[in-house]
Amino acid sequence: MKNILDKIIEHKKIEIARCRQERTATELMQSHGFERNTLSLKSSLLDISKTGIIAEFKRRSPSKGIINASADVAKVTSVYTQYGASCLSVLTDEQFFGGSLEDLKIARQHAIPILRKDFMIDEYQILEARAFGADVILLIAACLSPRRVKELAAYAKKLSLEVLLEVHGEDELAHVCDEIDLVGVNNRNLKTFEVDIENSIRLLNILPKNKLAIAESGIDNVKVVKQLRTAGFSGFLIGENFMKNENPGEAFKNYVQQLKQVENEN
Ligand SMILES: O=C(O)c1ccccc1NCC(=O)[C@H](O)[C@H](O)COP(=O)(O)O
Repeated sequence: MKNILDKIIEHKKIEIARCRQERTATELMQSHGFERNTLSLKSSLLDISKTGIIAEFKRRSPSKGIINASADVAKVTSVYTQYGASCLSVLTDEQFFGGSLEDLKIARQHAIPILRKDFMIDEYQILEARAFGADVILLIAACLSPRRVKELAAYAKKLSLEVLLEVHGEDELAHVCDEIDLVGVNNRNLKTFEVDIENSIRLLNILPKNKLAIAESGIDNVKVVKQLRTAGFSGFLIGENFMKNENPGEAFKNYVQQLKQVENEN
């Protein structure tokens, strides 16, 4: 039986074919997005005046259904940026997450690194990411062979984009290659939706030491961020915990305040 990841990838292939008909690769390369200099997520995560949080904008998800249908991408990402996010993560998948490249373009008005959060399987999507204002792309090991990760990551680097490789288990560490900038450990099993923060802690010691480590998914309590940072993680990808509130920006602002408090405690 097909799992959700299989279904997403199956749909992605159809979507990419449709998008190619609507906008050619050459047209993407000639767009204004290609004229801007990209921002570095790695540098932003090393900037200690920021929180290390990669704050996500997503309206719905396969595991949770509708999270926040009416959230305004411009307003939410503005508050995320103002109150210390190290990066924005913008879901661009429409079918399963209710996002769009238009959301990415709107978020681009802020001077902060942006991750295009999607299911990247084709060079064409990397061109789209660059054209619509992303600085970083996500490659999910569970969707790609190690060879394909290397090819797509090399292509992204040629376009001055950084690459975050997402793994869930130790078997996927074989996908890490020189072209990858950061490794994210997803606490959510994308096939079963089970979330376990211990997954990040468990994998940390065997992650390559020359790549910044990001903990992803299921992070709510600020004490978990403190625990993960102390353990060695440099970034924390958090979506639902903010987006499930009527005012996600306000939720982010309060969270950052609480995080500062717990991180100042011994
Ligand atoms: O969230 C899902 O249901 C999901 C299902 C299938 C593939 C990916 C999925 N989520 C993407 C993510 O990994 C999260 O949006 C991201 O890590 C933030 O997680 P959270 O803080 O738990 O919203």
